[in-house]
Amino acid sequence: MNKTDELRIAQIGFLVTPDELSQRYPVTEPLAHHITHSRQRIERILSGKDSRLLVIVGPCSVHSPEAALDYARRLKILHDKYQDTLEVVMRTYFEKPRTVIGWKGLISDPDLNGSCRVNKGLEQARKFLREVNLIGLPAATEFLDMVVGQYIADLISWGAIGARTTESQVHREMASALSCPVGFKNGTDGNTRIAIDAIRAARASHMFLSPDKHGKMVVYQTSGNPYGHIILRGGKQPNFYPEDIEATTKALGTFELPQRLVVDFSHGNCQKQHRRQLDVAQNICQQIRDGSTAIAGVMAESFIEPGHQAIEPGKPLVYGQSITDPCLGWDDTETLLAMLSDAVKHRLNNL
Ligand SMILES: O=C[C@H](O)[C@H](O)COP(=O)(O)O
Ligand SMILES: C=C(OP(=O)(O)O)C(=O)O
Repeated sequence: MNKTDELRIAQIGFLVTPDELSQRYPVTEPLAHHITHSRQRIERILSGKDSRLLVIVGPCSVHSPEAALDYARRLKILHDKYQDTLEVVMRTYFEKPRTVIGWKGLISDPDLNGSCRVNKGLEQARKFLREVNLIGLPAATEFLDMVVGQYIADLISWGAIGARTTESQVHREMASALSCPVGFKNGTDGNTRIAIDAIRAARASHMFLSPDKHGKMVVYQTSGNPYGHIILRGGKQPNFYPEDIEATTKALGTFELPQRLVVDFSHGNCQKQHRRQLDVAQNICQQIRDGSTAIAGVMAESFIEPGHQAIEPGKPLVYGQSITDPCLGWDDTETLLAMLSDAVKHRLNNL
């Protein structure tokens, strides 16, 4: 018989189920306590009940769990040091949306060579996330694939929908189901309206189709996520200036949404020049000092070594340096968090 589907499938492989992986790497009672309380602290900041600043910081992507855990241990020291002013959450990004093509993250290609050993990638990501939470840090990630969340979402305290997918209906449906607060980036061209529409869509109840934890196809009805918020990441132009923040809060107000937002120092706001994140941070610190109550959180891309590197066959990678977007190095990260904490101290003293 003439086959009429799967004509362009080169290979099919079996995947471990989410349930099997979570039995291997369980969320124990102390971990569940840490994650639940981290999410609640983030929710309080987003709803303006806590005037500290949410700071989502870490590598653009995790490619070496060893180096990223080294980073996590350093970050935990700063997390504790600044806990009166900052809620520090580590970026633990395993899925990368590409403008065209490129390495798509640890889950799809853990060996960084196109071999795409997804079972290994899923296991490494879950194991790594467990370790980050055991260190005592809350974890943040971007949810890109519609199924991957089933393997890791119980270990995530803050989620993002990226600039390339904020307008997508299925991503909004997924966000409406997630148990953590979810930030929506503005579009890559700078369109903020799509993120506001996404917040509104994700607050509603939806039906969506997905495999369950045992790999069986089910239809979920969601109850809606009340903790959606916009992330200003810049576009053709940066959008972190006071006038951008004012325009965005006004638009949020039109829809009776909380007038609180997150500013991404990286991406379109630093035009992918990593040290410019510090300039953006300086501007945001001034806005906080000047009394802005709209800035609930910030995001920065940082790792151990500054900049980024290309994957070249046969050439060893520099330890602790990004293989996707350029990141601030560790010294600049320390400076950044000290700066943010100082500005927030000022805001707290003036309440
Ligand atoms: O944050 C990461 C990148 O900005 C995003 O994945 C797009 O990367 P690319 O333009 O290099 O594909
Ligand atoms: C891909 C990312 O950002 P954006 O969606 O804003 O490009 C990211 O934060 O890793």
